[in-house]
Amino acid sequence: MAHLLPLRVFLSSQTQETPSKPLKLSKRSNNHKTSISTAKKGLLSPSHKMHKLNLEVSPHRAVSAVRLMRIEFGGAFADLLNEKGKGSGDNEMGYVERTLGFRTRDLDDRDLRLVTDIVGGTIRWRRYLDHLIGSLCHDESMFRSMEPLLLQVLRIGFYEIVKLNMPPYAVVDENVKLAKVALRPGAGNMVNGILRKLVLVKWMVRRWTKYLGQEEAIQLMMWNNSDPSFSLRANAAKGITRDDLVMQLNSLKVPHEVSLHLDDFVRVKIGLQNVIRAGWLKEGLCSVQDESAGLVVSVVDPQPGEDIIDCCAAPGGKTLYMASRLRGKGKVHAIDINKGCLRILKETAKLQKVDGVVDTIHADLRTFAENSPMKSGKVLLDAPCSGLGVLSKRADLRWNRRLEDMKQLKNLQDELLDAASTFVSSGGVLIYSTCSIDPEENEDRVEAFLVRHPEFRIDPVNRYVPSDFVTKQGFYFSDPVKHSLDGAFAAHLVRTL
Ligand SMILES: C[S@@+](CC[C@H](N)C(=O)[O-])C[C@H]1O[C@@H](n2cnc3c(N)ncnc32)[C@H](O)[C@@H]1O
Repeated sequence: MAHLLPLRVFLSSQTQETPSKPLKLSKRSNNHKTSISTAKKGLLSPSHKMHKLNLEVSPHRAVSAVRLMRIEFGGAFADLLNEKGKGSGDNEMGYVERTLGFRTRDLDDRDLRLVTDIVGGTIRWRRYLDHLIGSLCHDESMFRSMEPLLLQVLRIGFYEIVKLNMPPYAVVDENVKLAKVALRPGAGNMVNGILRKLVLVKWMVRRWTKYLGQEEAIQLMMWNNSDPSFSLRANAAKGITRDDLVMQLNSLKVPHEVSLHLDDFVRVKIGLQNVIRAGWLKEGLCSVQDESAGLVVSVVDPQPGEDIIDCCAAPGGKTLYMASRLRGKGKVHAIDINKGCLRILKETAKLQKVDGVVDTIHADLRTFAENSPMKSGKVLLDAPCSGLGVLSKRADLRWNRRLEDMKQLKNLQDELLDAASTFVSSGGVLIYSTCSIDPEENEDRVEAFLVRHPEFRIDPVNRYVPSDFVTKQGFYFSDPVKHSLDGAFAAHLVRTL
C-alpha cells in the first residue's frame, strides 16, 4: 500500500546529509514560512534560525508522521521508538524539515510522551488501523494508491480517535492542517472526509473491538465492506420448489449455490438483476430473503394448523415465510405500527398466495397487548433493532446509527418483549429475534426479560437449526464472519405457567 516515493528523503535523513529539497511544494512552504522572530517565546534554539517555522501544525503530529515514515522506509525502528528527545531535538526537527519542508516549535515533555505513544501504538495497531482506513475509503484502489505520508497522517488521526479517545473534531482539524501544509490542500480534504466518517462510526468500531477482539472486529469490518450476497426463497405456496428455482437460475446463467441450511433457499452472489428482470419476484414465485432470517423462521418452526402471532411483522419477510410453511392451514396474525409497510405486507401476501393464512393488525404492540385477549402457543417478536448485523447490505445504517439510539432501542425492546409475552399461552413459546450482532440487544435483553418474567425459561434451539448456529446459552446466532450470512439472533423462550 505505501510506496517508495519518500525513500530519497528518508535515506538523506538517515545519513544526515545536507538537507535535500523537501517533499513539498514551494507554494505551500511559503505560505507557512515564519521568521525566527516568531520564536521569541524561547521555544527555539539558535540553530533553528532562518528555518521555515510553522506554529500552526501540532509538533507531536508532525514529528510522529516523520518518525513513522523513517521507521517504515528507513528501517530506523528501535532507535526511533526509544528516542526521547534528549539531545535529539535538533536532529528531530532536521528530519521534520527535510521531510515536510518546515519546522515546528520544539517538543515539550507532553509532546514527547504523545509522540512515543502515537508512534508505538500506531505501529502495534497498524493492521487494524489500515483496515479501518480502508473500510472508510471510497474503494480499495483509493487506499492502495494512497501516498505514504498521507497514510501516516490518517493512521495518526485514527489512532488518536479510536485508541487515545482524544476529542474527535480537534483531531480532525489538526490532522487536516498537517496534511494541507505537508502535502497540499486536496490531501487535507481527503483527511477531513475520511476522519469525519470515522467520527460517525467510532462507537461501532470500539464496540466490536470490545466484544469480538481486534482480529474478529477486523474481519467483521471486511465482511461489512464486501459485496453482499443475496438469497432467494422459492415460494412453495405458488408451487415453486427449489429445483424449479435452480433451473430458472441456470437458464438465466446466474451463478448460485443451494443453501446448506434451508430447503427452499438458493444463494446468489452476482446476477440478481437478471432474476429481477425475469419477473420472478414481481410474480411472487420467489422472494429475496437472507438465510439468517430464514433460520429465525426455523426457530419458530411453523406447523400447518398453528396460530402464530407475529408482533413486529412489517414489511413481512418472516410473516410470509411462516405463512408458506403453514401449507394453507392456520394463521399468522401480523401486527405492526407502520401502516404503509403493513399494506405492502398484505399486497405481497396476495401476490405470494398466502393471504388466506395472514391477517394484519395495525397497532402499537404495547397498547394493543394491554387490551387484547389474544393468546397463542407461538409468538414471534422480531424486534426493531440497530441492524448492526446487516451492514453489508445496509451501508446507510453505518452513517445514520448513533450510540444514543442504542439506549432507546433497548428500552423499546424491553417494552415490546413485555407486551409480546402477554400473548403467550401456558406452555407456549415466545421467540425473540433481531438482526443485530450486539449482545446488548440480544443476550442482555433476554437476561433482563427473564429477571422480570421468571415464568419463562430458555429452551435451547438445537432442534431447530444446525448446531453450528447454536450458542453456549442455547440461542440461535448467525455470525457474519463465521457463517458468511447476515448477523441475526433468536431466543426460544417457553412459558412454564
Ligand atoms: C425488524 S422490523 C421487523 C421485520 C419483519 N419481521 C420482517 O421479517 O420483515 C421491526 C418492525 O417493528 C415495528 N415496530 C416498531 N415499534 C413498534 C410498536 N411499538 N408496535 C408494533 N410494531 C412496532 C416497525 O414498524 C418494524 O416494521
